[in-house]
Amino acid sequence: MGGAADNASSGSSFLSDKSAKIFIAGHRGLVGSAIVRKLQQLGFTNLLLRSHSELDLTRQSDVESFFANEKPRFAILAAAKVGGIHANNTYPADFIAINLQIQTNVIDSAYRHGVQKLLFLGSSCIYPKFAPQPIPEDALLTGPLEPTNEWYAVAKIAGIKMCQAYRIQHNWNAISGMPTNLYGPNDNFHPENSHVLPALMRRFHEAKVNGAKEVVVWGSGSPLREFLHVDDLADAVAFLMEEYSDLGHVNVGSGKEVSIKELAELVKEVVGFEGDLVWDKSKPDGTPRKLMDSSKLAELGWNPRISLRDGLVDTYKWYVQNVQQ
Ligand SMILES: NC(=O)C1=CN([C@@H]2O[C@H](COP(=O)(O)OP(=O)(O)OC[C@H]3O[C@@H](n4cnc5c(N)ncnc54)[C@H](OP(=O)(O)O)[C@@H]3O)[C@@H](O)[C@H]2O)C=CC1
Ligand SMILES: C[C@H]1O[C@H](OP(=O)(O)OP(=O)(O)OC[C@H]2O[C@@H](n3cnc4c(=O)[nH]c(N)nc43)[C@H](O)[C@@H]2O)[C@@H](O)[C@@H](O)C1=O
Repeated sequence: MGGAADNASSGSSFLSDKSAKIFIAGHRGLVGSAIVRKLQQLGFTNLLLRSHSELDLTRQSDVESFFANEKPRFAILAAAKVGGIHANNTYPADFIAINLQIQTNVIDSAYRHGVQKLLFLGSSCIYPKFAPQPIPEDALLTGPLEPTNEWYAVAKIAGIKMCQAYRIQHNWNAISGMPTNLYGPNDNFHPENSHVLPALMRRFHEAKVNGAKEVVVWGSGSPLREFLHVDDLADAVAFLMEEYSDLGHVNVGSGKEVSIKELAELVKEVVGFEGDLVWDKSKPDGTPRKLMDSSKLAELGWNPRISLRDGLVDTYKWYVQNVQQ
C-alpha cells in the first residue's frame, strides 16, 4: 500500500480548510478534550472522534479498518495509557505495552491510509533523569532514564523515532510534540494513580469539606516541576499542525518551575484548606528537576499565556462544578 504521500514539507495548510476531517485520538481525556475545544473554537466542523469503547486502539485490525473507512486528512494522537509516578511505577507492563500498541497502530495505519499530517504527543519524561536544565531537545538518548517512568518513556521515545523513520523512509509528514506536566479540565483526579496537581487538588478539597486538620503529600517536597495549562498545550498543537513540518521533536513547556512544596502551598491556598501539610517520605520523589527548554517553539513563534495561579483557579472551578461529589 502506498501511504500518504510523498510530500512531507509542502502539504496544504492545516488552518485553511475548516471542513478537513481530523481524527483526535483520546478526545475524552485531558489533552484530547482540550484539542477538541481549541479546534471547535477555530471553526473546524469535521472532527472524527471515537471513544475507547467504540474503538480500542490497541487492536491493530480495528484501527486499520477505521482508517481505511474514514480516511481522515489529519490525525492527532492524544490517546495513551497515562498516569502519575505511582501508576507508572506500579504497572510497568501496561505502560510500555499499551502505549507501544496504540502508537504503532495509529501511526502506521494513518500513514497507510493517506493521512496528510500526524502529530504524536510524547512527554518530558523521555529525557535522562540527570539531563541538563532547562532540557533541550537534543538531550534525548544521552543518559539513563528516571526508573519510576522508564517503561512509559521507552514507549514514547519509540513513538518519536517511528515518526522520524516514516518521514525519512516515506517522506511522510509526522511530527512530535513533547509537553511538560499538564493540568486542567478533564484531568484524572484518582487519589493514587493521577499526577500530583489533580491529586493534591482533590485531597485538599476533601480535607476542607470534611474539616480535616492535615493533608498528606508524597515525597520530600523538593523535586522541581514545570506545569502547563492544557488549553495552552492545545493552542500549541494547533500552531504546530500549521507551522511545523520537520524531523526533530519539539518541547512544549511554560518555562516556569516550582518545587512540589511550593505547588502544594499554592493548591492549598486556591482550594482554601487551612490545615497542615504532612510529608510521606516513603513515596518516591522521581526526577529531581524537569524543566524543558522550549526556545525552539518560541523561535517558531509560540508562547504560553496562562499563569499557574490563573490555571489553578480555573481548574478548581471546573473540579467543583464537574467532579466533586
Ligand atoms: N497529563 C499530562 O501531564 C501529560 C500528558 N502527556 C501526553 O498527552 C497525551 C494525552 O494524555 P492525557 O490527556 O493526560 O491522558 P488521559 O488519560 O486524560 O486521556 C487519554 C485518553 O486516551 C484514551 N485511551 C487510552 N487507551 C485507549 C485505547 N486502548 N483505545 C482508545 N483510547 C484509549 C482514553 O480513553 P479512556 O479514558 O476511555 O480509556 C483517554 O480518552 C498522552 O500521550 C500523554 O503522554 C504528555 C505530558 C504530560
Ligand atoms: C507527566 C509525567 O508524570 C510522571 O512523572 P512526575 O513528574 O514525577 O509526576 P507526578 O505528577 O506523579 O509527581 C510529581 C511529584 O509530585 C510528588 N507528589 C506529591 N504528592 C503527590 C500525589 O499525591 N500524587 C502524585 N502523583 N505525586 C505526588 C511526587 O512524589 C513527585 O515528586 C511520570 O510518571 C510520567 O508519566 C510523566 O510524563
